[in-house]
Amino acid sequence: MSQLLQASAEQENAEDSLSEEELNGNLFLFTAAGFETTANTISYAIMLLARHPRWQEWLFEEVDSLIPTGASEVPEYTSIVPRVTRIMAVMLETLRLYSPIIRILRTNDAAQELNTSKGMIQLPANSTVTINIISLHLDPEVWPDINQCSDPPWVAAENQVLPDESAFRPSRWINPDTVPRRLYQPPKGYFLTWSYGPRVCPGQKMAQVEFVAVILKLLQHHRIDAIPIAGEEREDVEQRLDKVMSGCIPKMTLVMEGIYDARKTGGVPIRLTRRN
Ligand code: HEM
Repeated sequence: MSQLLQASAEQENAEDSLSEEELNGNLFLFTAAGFETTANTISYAIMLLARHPRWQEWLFEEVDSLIPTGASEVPEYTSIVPRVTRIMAVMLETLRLYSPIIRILRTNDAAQELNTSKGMIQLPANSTVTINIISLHLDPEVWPDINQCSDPPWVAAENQVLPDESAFRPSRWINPDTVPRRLYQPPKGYFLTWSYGPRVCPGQKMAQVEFVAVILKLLQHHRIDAIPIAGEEREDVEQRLDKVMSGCIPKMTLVMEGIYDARKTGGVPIRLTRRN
C-alpha cells in the first residue's frame, strides 16, 4: 500500500495520481482482502484442531522440532518458515475445505471461444462465468486418498464416516521424502483458493506467514480444547462443532454463522491449556 501511495504522489500530472475515491477503494480492498480472509482461515483452523485434537499432537511434533521446549529465542522468519511443513499443510487443508472466497466471477467484454477438456464453448460478449471453488476443492476425481503414506498411523484405524475428499486430513498435502517438492501440488485449476493467473491474490505469501506465525506461537505452549457446555459428552461437543462448521455463510468472506456475535449466540467456547 505504501508503494502505491508513493507512486501516486510521484506522478507529475495530478490526473495520473490516484483520486480520493481510488485511494479509499484500494484501502478498503487491502483491509477486506487482507484481513478478513486470513483471520477467518485462522478461526476455521482453530475450530478444526479443536474438533480433531489428534492433529494437534501431529503439529506438536513439528512445533517442538522447530522451537525446542525451553528455547527462549523468538522464532526467526528465515530459519523457521522454509522448514514449516505440517502447519502449512493444515493451512492448505483448511483453505481447501473452507475457502474464504467460495466463487470467482469473470465477465468477458468480447465474444470468446474457450477450448476446454469437454470441447469448445462459445461465450457471447458480456457473459458472466462463475467458478465454483467449493466443488473444485471437493472433486472426488482429484482429492481422495492422496499421500496416504504421510498419514500418522492412527488415521488408518479411524472409523472415517466422511468420504476422504470431505474429511480434514492435512497429511494429504505432504509428499513423501522421495518427491523434491515438500507440499503436494494439485492438478492445475483444482485448488483456486488464491485464484489463478494475472489476478491471483498478491497477499498469498503474507497470509501464509501470518498463519504460520499465529499457529506456531499458539501451539508452542498451548493445546486447544472446545469447552463442553452443560454436561456435554465428547461426542456431543463434536456434533456441536460439526454443526457450527457446516453452518457457513459467504458474507464478505466465508464465515461460521453466529460465531462472531458471541454475546448473543454464546459462540464456541475454546480453552487454551498450557502444555507441559
Ligand atoms: C487466506 C488468505 C487469503 C485468501 C484465501 C485470498 C484469496 C484471494 C482471492 C481468491 C482473490 C481473487 C478474487 C477475485 O479475483 O475475485 C484475492 C485477491 C486479492 N487479495 Fe487475497 N487472499 C488472502 C489474503 C490476502 C492478503 C493477506 C492480502 C494483502 C495483504 C490480500 C490482498 C489481495 C488483493 C489486493 C487482491 C486483489 C487483486 C486483484 O484484483 O488483482 N489477500 N485474494
